[in-house]
Amino acid sequence: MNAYLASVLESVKTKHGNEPEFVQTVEEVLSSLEPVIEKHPEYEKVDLLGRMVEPERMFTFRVVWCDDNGQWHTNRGWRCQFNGAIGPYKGGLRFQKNVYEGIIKFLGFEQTFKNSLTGLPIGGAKGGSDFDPAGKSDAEVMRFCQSFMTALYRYIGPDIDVPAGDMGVGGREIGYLYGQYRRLKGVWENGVLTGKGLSYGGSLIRPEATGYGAMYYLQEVLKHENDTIEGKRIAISGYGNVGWGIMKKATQLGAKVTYFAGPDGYVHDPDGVITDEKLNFILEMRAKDPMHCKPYADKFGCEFVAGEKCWGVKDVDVYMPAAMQNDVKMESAEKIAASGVKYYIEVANMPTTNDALNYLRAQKHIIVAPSKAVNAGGVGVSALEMAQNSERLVWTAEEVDHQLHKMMENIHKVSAEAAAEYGLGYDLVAGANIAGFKKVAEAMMEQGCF
Ligand SMILES: NC(=O)C1=CN([C@@H]2O[C@H](COP(=O)(O)OP(=O)(O)OC[C@H]3O[C@@H](n4cnc5c(N)ncnc54)[C@H](OP(=O)(O)O)[C@@H]3O)[C@@H](O)[C@H]2O)C=CC1
Ligand SMILES: O=C(O)CCC(=O)C(=O)O
Repeated sequence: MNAYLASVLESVKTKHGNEPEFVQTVEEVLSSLEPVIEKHPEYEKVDLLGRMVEPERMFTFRVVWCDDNGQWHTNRGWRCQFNGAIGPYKGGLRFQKNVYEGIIKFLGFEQTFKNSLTGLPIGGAKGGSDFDPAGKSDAEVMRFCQSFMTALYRYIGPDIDVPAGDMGVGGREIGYLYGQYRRLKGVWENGVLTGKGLSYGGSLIRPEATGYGAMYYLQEVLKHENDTIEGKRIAISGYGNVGWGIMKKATQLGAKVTYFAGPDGYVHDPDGVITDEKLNFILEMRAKDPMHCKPYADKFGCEFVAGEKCWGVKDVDVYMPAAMQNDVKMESAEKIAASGVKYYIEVANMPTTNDALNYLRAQKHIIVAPSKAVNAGGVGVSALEMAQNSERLVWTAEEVDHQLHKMMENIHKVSAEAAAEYGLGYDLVAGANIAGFKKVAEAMMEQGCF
């Protein structure tokens, strides 16, 4: 690593020693940028990288809410407006017990490059809370969301910062958050949030977009390898919003998800999760009994392996981790490599530890695709939702899906081209980092130093 990159990384490690996920993502991105920094010595003079690893703004707030028994609780909320050089801050909200500043910061940093890859004018942000939605009633979730938005509404807006969903935040939460925003502001500004319900400005295909986009990206990789999607068997982790989209699109394209893993173990369904009955059962199962996927195996008579992940199973063609960060560590990466599978397509944000990712990238028989490119269809369609809200029109599902498809083709293309430009072959990880970085870097350079 060149001296400037090394000094930026060292400084991040010193300042953020207690935020390992943030250090991890910075290290992963910077490790791809050496040839770009060598080509642009002017970046060091204005400390472009030092500025890029520092959020423009990040704030913490108190969120107080009352449970159904009249007991009051105090949670913490965060919003990290990481980089607004190419558009209004944009990124999801995560409600999960283990959320803390380091998680929000890592996600905001990733979001900056991902949003740039979409080709649309959106800056990077992320937010969330350590509130645990599991087991909460609707009324409790509503009161929590209202309190969260009361603390946040002054600092967001359709041209300022546009939150959306992420883990633990879906259509229900976005509805409660928007209701409170409207109540407090007294204006119809539905472009302030995306992932909304269709009755008040949501976009068709947004719920499916991340999973559909991931499958479109996979198709591009397969095309590059003169391979096809038909008949491919896929192993995923996570069967939430993103996993659901993957399962649906895989079926439409003639592939099938035959393994899926959850917090309690993994399910093997050799027939694939291909029917509406199975997909609907998963939705019901999550709503009733989060953290468990065993009920699926009981209902459909398939194998369930408790306490294990499906990384390393041999009878699949593609692995797609789609649950959470650092799901695939070195031990799993070794099993994946030994399984002989060719395609490792990251979908969740940073699902692979850096050592495991580098190990997989070094395997000649494996193609690794990075999450910030693969999952960018979600935020991409969020940006299309913003466009529809601005023009007060509703696009058809076909139109949105068509644009999503084109976007994913382009993300794959610019990533592959960026890697080739710097003599890195078909390195989609480095290519996505470089392509995402270039646009943000150019915008920051042209806007002066601050
Ligand atoms: N939603 C979106 O549009 C986008 C999401 N992403 C990323 O994709 C990933 C998944 O997000 P999303 O589907 O929205 O989230 P959801 O909350 O809808 O689903 C998360 C899934 O992961 C499972 N899970 C939770 N903890 C574990 C664990 N310890 N081991 C295995 N599985 C676990 C959950 O199981 P259970 O239901 O049983 O709790 C659930 O099936 C995240 O990394 C997110 O940041 C990225 C881009 C956009
Ligand atoms: O749709 C959005 O704005 C954000 C999606 C998201 O959180 C992500 O891409 O990780």
